[in-house]
Amino acid sequence: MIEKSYAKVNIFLKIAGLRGNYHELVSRFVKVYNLYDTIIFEKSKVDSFTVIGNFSCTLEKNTIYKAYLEIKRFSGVEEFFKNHIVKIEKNIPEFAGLGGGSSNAAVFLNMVNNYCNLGLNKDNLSKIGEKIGADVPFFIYDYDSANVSGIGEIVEKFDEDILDIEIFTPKIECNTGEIFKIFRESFYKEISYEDSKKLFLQSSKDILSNFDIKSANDLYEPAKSIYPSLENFANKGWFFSGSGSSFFRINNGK
Ligand SMILES: C[C@@](CO)(OP(=O)(O)O)[C@H](O)COP(=O)(O)OP(=O)(O)OC[C@H]1O[C@@H](n2ccc(N)nc2=O)[C@H](O)[C@@H]1O
Ligand SMILES: Nc1ncnc2c1ncn2[C@@H]1O[C@H](COP(=O)(O)OP(=O)(O)O)[C@@H](O)[C@H]1O
Repeated sequence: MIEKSYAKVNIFLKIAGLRGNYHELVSRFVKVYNLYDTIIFEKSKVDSFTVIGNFSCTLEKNTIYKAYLEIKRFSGVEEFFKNHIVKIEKNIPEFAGLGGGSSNAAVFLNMVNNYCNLGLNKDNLSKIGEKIGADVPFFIYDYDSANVSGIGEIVEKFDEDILDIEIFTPKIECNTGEIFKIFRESFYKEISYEDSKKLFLQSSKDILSNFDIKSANDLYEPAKSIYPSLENFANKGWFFSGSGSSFFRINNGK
């Protein structure tokens, strides 16, 4: 059974505070139906956990391997992956602000839960997922749109029409850690609780009709200060996803 591991965009991303070395954020995450990786568990006898796919990182750094290390304690999982390998077709660009690695980890956890009949619920799986990356819980719940807060671990379904999202990813690999660091040093600001509640009530289309690329995403200016060429792609009506480098726009009802 082939599973799709979708990309996400952040319709808006505002920083709400600090939690140790991390930033708390409030953000609308939206699933991108026209951009996904595919994941399949294929029968094959192997001596150790095996992932096959076109990645820029070693197995140890792979979010799927990190997810395996977190879930292998449950009964039957280790045995299962002595008789199956994980095959991924990567289509989501990396370092793109599209959550590719987080999406893969979440879909992997959901698949293992089903294939090995672990009986875990979404909250259990999300608790496991948040150890792997801030965006993993969003992909565990698998909503079309969600209001995300905390460090990504608070995920509330948001009901709105499915959006036709167009993405453009320039060949600039954005370093998320660097961007948060520059934000904290030179661009720090916090959205108020009242303002974040107002944003969470509005549809994604309404929000984007009142925001520009800078006001919609607190990480855009710090990202541009590190990667000035981003400005060449910031065309009217386009917005910036996560820590970048992807730009996106909504095409519904153009
Ligand atoms: C920015 C967001 C928004 O959706 O997504 P992407 O741009 O990656 O798609 C996420 O918060 C990306 O979260 P996550 O995927 O866990 O970030 P990582 O690349 O693992 O984090 C790299 C570094 O960024 C900083 N970081 C990350 C997340 C966060 N909420 N606050 C932070 O300060 C930390 O210093 C962390 O060590
Ligand atoms: N399964 C995976 N898919 C993509 N990138 C991965 C994966 N596992 C680890 N990574 C690493 O995570 C970083 C990019 O993560 P990704 O989620 O694709 O970026 P972003 O969250 O910025 O869209 C790169 O260092 C990449 O090597």
